[in-house]
Parts: sequence; C-alpha cells; structure tokens
Amino acid sequence: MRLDVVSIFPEYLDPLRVALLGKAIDAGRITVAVHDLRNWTHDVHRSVDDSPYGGGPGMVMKPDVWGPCLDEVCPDDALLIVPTPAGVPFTQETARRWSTEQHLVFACGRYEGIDQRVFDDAARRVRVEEVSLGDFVLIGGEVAVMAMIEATVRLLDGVLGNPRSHQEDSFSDGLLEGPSYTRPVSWRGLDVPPVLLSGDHAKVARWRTEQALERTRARRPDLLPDPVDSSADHPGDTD
Ligand SMILES: C[S@@+](CC[C@H](N)C(=O)[O-])C[C@H]1O[C@@H](n2cnc3c(N)ncnc32)[C@H](O)[C@@H]1O
Repeated sequence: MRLDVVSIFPEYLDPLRVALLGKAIDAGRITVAVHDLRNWTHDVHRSVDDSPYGGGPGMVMKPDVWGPCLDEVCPDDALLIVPTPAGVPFTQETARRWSTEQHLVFACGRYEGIDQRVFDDAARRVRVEEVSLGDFVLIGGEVAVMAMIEATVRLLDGVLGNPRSHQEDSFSDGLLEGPSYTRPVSWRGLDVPPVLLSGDHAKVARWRTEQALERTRARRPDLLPDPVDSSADHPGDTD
C-alpha cells in the first residue's frame, strides 16, 4: 500500500516511521511519502491561507495551492481522504475498507480548513472521503491522519506480530473487548479471575463474551442492537 500525506508541518508525521509502522516500511509492506504543501506556493511568503469570503474569524487554506499539489500527488486511482470534524465518523469499518486500497492520499488541513472547491474539483477525477476522527476539534489534520493510518495499516497482512490479534480486538465483532490480565496471578491484593486459570477453553470463551457484552452495555450501548420493542405488537396497550 502507498500512503501520501500533505501537510504544512511534514515533521509532525515523523512518528509514522517508528515501531510497527516503521517495520512495515522497512519490510516494504507500505510506502510513505510526506509532502510539504508550501512547495506548491508561488509567492515570496509561501502563503497557504487567506481570509474567508463572507467574513468570520480565522483563515482558509487556498485552492490555488492545494489544487496543483493534489494534481501532482493524487493520481486518479488513489482514494483522497480529507480529515475534518465535519466529516463522516471514522470507524473500524472505515479502516477495514481502506486497508483493501492500493493508494491513500491524506490532505491535512489547518486554520479553518481547506477551500471546499479543492475537493469538489478533485472529486471530478478521484474518489474523495471527508472523514472525522470524532466529535471534537483538533488544531490540524496531522494527528487525525496518524490515527487513521495506524488503524488502517495494522490490518494489512504481516504488519502485526500475531496475525489473529486484530480479529479479537474491540469492534471486530461489534463489541468492546473485555478486560485482559497477565502474570502475576495476584497483584496488590487483586486476583486474576479464576476462570482464566482453569484451562477450559470453552468456559474462557464464554466468560470473555459475557465480559465484552457487559462492558459494551455499560460504556457503548449504542453499539448493541436495539432491544425488540414488544409494545409494537400491541400498539393499543398503554399500561
Ligand atoms: C481547527 S480545524 C477546522 C475546523 C473547522 N473550522 C470546523 O469547524 O469544522 C483545522 C483542521 O484540523 C483537522 N481536524 C480538526 N478536528 C478534526 C477531527 N475531529 N477529525 C478530523 N480532522 C480534524 C482538519 O484537518 C481541519 O481542517
């Protein structure tokens, strides 16, 4: 998989070369190129932003800088990803879908974001997805892109040490993962749940499912299917 990231702070993306992602680069499973948007500026100040039409605070990133940059960096068969709090939520399913792509290009915004015409224009020739990391506002797109890349690349074959481990992670079966334990059996007066020491694999699997359900119910009930509404069978019943 090839990953291109455009940013006005290319050094922000340096951690992509560390740990498992660094190993994936060394092993040739992914190729990462980070581009400085300012290389596509054409004034002495290397400006990338201007004041917003219609007034308001902050600055907007310029289409006549982003456009030529994406013309060069984003080929027609790539998927162009635009991190923005106004995008559709990024989820494990998004990461799974992106992990089947050959080429992802990420456009990191700053200030109040990027002139919308950049993506309306790009969408004439490439697939464009505007995606949010969550319901909060970051200063720039770099941290969001790092998270999205990490979530996606760890799903590629050969990136995780144990290829099965992501199949048991939170969200892979729609639930949060339950608690995990390792040695020692007793620590600061707290014991590992005895079932995990029983050696009975069926019992352990059942316990893990119960824990996952309990945790999901408590922390993320929105992930569970709606309970069957029994009153729908008897619409006239009021008590
Ligand atoms: C200060 S934000 C712009 C916020 C924008 N004015 C709005 O209200 O939707 C600057 C940049 O940070 C990035 N960003 C901020 N929050 C984000 C989020 N929740 N998900 C993805 N990217 C985000 C985007 O690249 C965005 O262009």
